[in-house]
Amino acid sequence: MSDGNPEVADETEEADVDEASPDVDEAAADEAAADVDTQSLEDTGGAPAAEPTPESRVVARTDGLGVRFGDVQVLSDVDLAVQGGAVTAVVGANGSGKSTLLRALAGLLEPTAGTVQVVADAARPVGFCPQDPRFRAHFTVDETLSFYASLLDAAVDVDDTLELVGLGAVADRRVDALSGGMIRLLGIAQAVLGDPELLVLDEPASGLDPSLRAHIFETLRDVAATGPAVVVATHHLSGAATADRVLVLDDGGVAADDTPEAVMADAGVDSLDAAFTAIVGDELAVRAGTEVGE
Ligand SMILES: Nc1ncnc2c1ncn2[C@@H]1O[C@H](COP(=O)(O)OP(=O)(O)OP(=O)(O)O)[C@@H](O)[C@H]1O
Repeated sequence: MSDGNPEVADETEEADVDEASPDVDEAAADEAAADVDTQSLEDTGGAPAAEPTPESRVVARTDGLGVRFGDVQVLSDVDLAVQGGAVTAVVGANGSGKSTLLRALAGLLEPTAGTVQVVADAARPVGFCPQDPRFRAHFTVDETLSFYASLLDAAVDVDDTLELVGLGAVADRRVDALSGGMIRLLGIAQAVLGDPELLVLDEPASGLDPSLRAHIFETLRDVAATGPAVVVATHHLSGAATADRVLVLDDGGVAADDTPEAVMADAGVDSLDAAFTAIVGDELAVRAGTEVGE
């Protein structure tokens, strides 16, 4: 639990303005909506399109996605098709570009190359939970979520959402009295509000105890089963192993993109931990991107 240190509370409030303020989240949804290509994402190249099943519905796609910060190339030529009704786990070493990819998918970051397309036929196209969610310190959990709900053009049951993430018992507690894990759960609750078509979560299980972590991955599977595409960056490979697909980022690109079973089989191992090491290596260093000329 937080120690109620006013400095912490102040920092939280200040950061709220810059980072996870409702404005930022709204911007994510708006930008993502603006990115929507009116073309079908099921482009078949002229052939008659088969009726998409929930499993085959592409909700987000990247084509030749590249992101460069100054002279550091972080992602290059990333081609992805993110399916509705499925959880896609994005894994990779520290600095491999997971957050960068997620922010580009959510419309929070303009790619320096390629395109991102997201379908937008839901009241809320994109829900995003940042790696370090922050909220106004003096709001209660219920007030925080109700505030986000009031920004949505959709009927939302705040109590149901709090129960979904396991925060029902602390609905009346102030944000500055929440533990780190509870704040993360509040971030997840904020992201799932309004049933977004694309749900993007950056390390939602980080800092949670094993049972809550398992609950979060289970909840994400339940949410995906109702239709949306769920994309989750994580370092918890046991959680990633429960996803429908695992995307391994390495060297600025996609090193593997398949079912967990296929990723393990291709690597000739029987755990996702071992597959990760086989694909990414066990170098004890962060990935710093590739230096390129300006
Ligand atoms: N705004 C920025 N300006 C410059 N470099 C950036 C910026 N954002 C990210 N980077 C760099 O991009 C690379 C990828 O960062 P990113 O946060 O996407 O990695 P990650 O895989 O999410 O890492 P982690 O697992 O440690 O959270 C890193 O080398 C990081 O330093």
